[in-house]
Amino acid sequence: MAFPKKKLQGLVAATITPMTENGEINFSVIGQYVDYLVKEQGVKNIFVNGTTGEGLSLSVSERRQVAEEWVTKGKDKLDQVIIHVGALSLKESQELAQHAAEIGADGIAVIAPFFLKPWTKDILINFLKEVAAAAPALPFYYYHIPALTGVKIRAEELLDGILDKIPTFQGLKFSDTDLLDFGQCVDQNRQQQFAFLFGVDEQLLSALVMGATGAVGSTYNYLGKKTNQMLEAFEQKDFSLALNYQFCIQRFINFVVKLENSKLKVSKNQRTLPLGTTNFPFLHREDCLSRRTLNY
Ligand SMILES: CC(=O)N[C@H](C=O)[C@@H](O)[C@H](O)[C@H](O)CO
Ligand SMILES: CC(=O)C(=O)O
Repeated sequence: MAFPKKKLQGLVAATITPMTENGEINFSVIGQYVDYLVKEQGVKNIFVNGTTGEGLSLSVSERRQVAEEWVTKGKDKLDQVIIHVGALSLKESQELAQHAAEIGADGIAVIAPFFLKPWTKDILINFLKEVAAAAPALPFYYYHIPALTGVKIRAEELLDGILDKIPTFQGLKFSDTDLLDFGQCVDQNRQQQFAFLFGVDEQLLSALVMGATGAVGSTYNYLGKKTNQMLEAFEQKDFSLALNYQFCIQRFINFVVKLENSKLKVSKNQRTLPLGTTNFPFLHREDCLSRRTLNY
C-alpha cells in the first residue's frame, strides 16, 4: 500500500456498534449504516471500535469481525475506515493492528493503556511504537482522551520527535478541552502533514480556529450534515454563520446532556437504523452505554 495515504480530513463518524436486544452484535445493519452516513449525513470517514463503538467492551474476536464488516461494507463507498486497536494487552493490540492491515483498513488509532498506566512520555511512546510496528504500512493515529484513560501526558509533549519513534505516525485524535495543548500540537508541527482531529464535537469551531484539520466524533452519526454546513461556513470565512451552526449543535447536545432518563431510545440514529440497546452513546455517561459495557 502506498504510504503516506491521502490525508484524513473533514468529518469522521465514530460508529456505534449495532447490537441486538440480547447484546449480540447485529452485523446485518452495517451495510445500511454505511449508506445512511454517506447519503444522509455526507460523512465518508469512520472510526470503528472506539469509545462510541464500545471497542474496549468487545472481545478481540468481535472487534475483528466488526472491523472486517465495516471495511467490507464501506468498500467503494467510504473514503477512509480507521480502526481503533487500543487494548490493555500489547499483544492484543498488535494482533488487532495486524488484522486491520490484512483486511485493508486505512489506518489505526490507539489510546493509552489505562489500568497499569504509562507514567512517562517515553513509556507511552514505546507502547504505541510496538503497536504501530505491527502494521508498518498503515497510518497511525494517537487517540488522546485523558478524561477516560486517566493518562494525562500532554499531547504536545508526546508529539515532540514522534516520527523518530513511530515513522507511520500520521495524526492525533484529540478528545479534550485543553486548547492550549491542542494549539501547541498544531503550532509546533506546522512543517509536518499531520492530521489534527478534534474530538469534542460541541467545541469544534474553537478547534477549527486553533488549526484542526478534521474531527472525529459520535455526533457526526446524526449531526454530520449540520456540522458539514458549519465547516463550509468556516471555510468561506463566514464566522457568524459558523457560530450559528455551532450554537445549534450545542443546543442539541446540551439538551441530551441534561436528560436524566438515559434509557430513552430516541436518538436520531435509532429512528433511522435499528441499532439496538446503545442509548445516547455520545454521552459516555456510564448508564448510557449498551448492556455490553454495563450490565443494566
Ligand atoms: C468522551 C467522548 O467519547 N467524546 C466523543 C469523541 O471523542 C465525542 O464525540 C462526544 O461524544 C461528543 O463531543 C458529545 O459530548
Ligand atoms: C468519539 C470517538 O472518537 C470515539 O468514540 O472513539
